[in-house]
Amino acid sequence: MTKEVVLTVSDLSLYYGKKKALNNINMTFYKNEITSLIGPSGCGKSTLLRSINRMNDLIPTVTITGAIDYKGKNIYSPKIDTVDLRKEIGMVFQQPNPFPFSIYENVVYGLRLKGVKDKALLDEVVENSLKAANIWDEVKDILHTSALGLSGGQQQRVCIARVLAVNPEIILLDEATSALDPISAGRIEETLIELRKDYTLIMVTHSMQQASRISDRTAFMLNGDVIEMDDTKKIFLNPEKKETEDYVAGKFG
Ligand SMILES: Nc1ncnc2c1ncn2[C@@H]1O[C@H](COP(=O)(O)OP(=O)(O)OP(=O)(O)O)[C@@H](O)[C@H]1O
Repeated sequence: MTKEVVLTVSDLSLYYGKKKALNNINMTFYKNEITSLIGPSGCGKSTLLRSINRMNDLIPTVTITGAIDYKGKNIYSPKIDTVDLRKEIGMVFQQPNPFPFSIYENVVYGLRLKGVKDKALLDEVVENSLKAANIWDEVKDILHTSALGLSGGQQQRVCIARVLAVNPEIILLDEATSALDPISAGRIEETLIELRKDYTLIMVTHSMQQASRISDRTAFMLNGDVIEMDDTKKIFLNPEKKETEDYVAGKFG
C-alpha cells in the first residue's frame, strides 16, 4: 500500500539572528501516521515543529529559507493566511494552556471566532471533540464550569479537543505529556493512538520510550540537522548512522 504524503519539508534552514538553528532540512510526513522528533536539548526539534505552522514568524529575528509543501502549496508563500493555516495545522504545547473560561467555551473558541452561532452545531462539536480527545465521560456533566479546575492531564485533553474542534488535518505536539504524571501521560498517549485514524500527528518528545511506543516514524536531530528519519523500529533497533545508534543507546543527550 502506498502511503499518502501530507507534508514535505525541502531545504529548510532557519536562523535566529545570525545563529543557524535548522540546517537544510528535508523530510516527508505521511497521512495518518505519528512521527516523533527526537534528539538532545537544543538540536532544533521545537524550532522545526514551530516552522510547520509558521509559529516562528512571530519572532522578529527569524529568517527562513526553503519550503514546506502542504496540499500542493508552499506554506511560506506570501498568499498563505497563517490564521487559516494554524487551524489546519494545530498545535498542543508542553504546558496545558486552557483559557480561563468554561470547558465548553474552550472547545468552541475557534468556532466562535469564525462567527458560528448555531447552538446545536456548537453542542455537537463540543461532544465530538471531547469524545475524540478521550475526556467526554469525565466532563460531560461539568461543561459549563471553568477548565482551570481540571487536573493537568484533563486540561491537556481539553486543549487537544480545542484543536480538534476546528477540524485540523495535522496536529503538532511539543512535549505534550512531559509536564504530566505517568498515568495522565499514558491517557494522552492512548488518545494520540486513537487520533491517528483521522489525523496526522507530529510530536517532539524527550522520551525515547514514548517515541518507540507510539510513533510510526522517528526523526533523529542533532545540531540543526536531521541525521536520520525512518520507521521507528529501524531507528531504535537498526539505525544507519553511528550518531543515531549512540543517541538511542543513551550514550549522549
Ligand atoms: N526564540 C529564540 N531566539 C534565539 N534562539 C533560539 C530561540 N529559540 C530557540 N533558540 C535556539 O535555537 C536552537 C534550537 O532550539 P530548540 O528549542 O528548537 O531546540 P530543541 O531541540 O527543541 O530543545 P529542547 O529539547 O531543549 O526543547 C537552540 O540553540 C536554542 O537556544
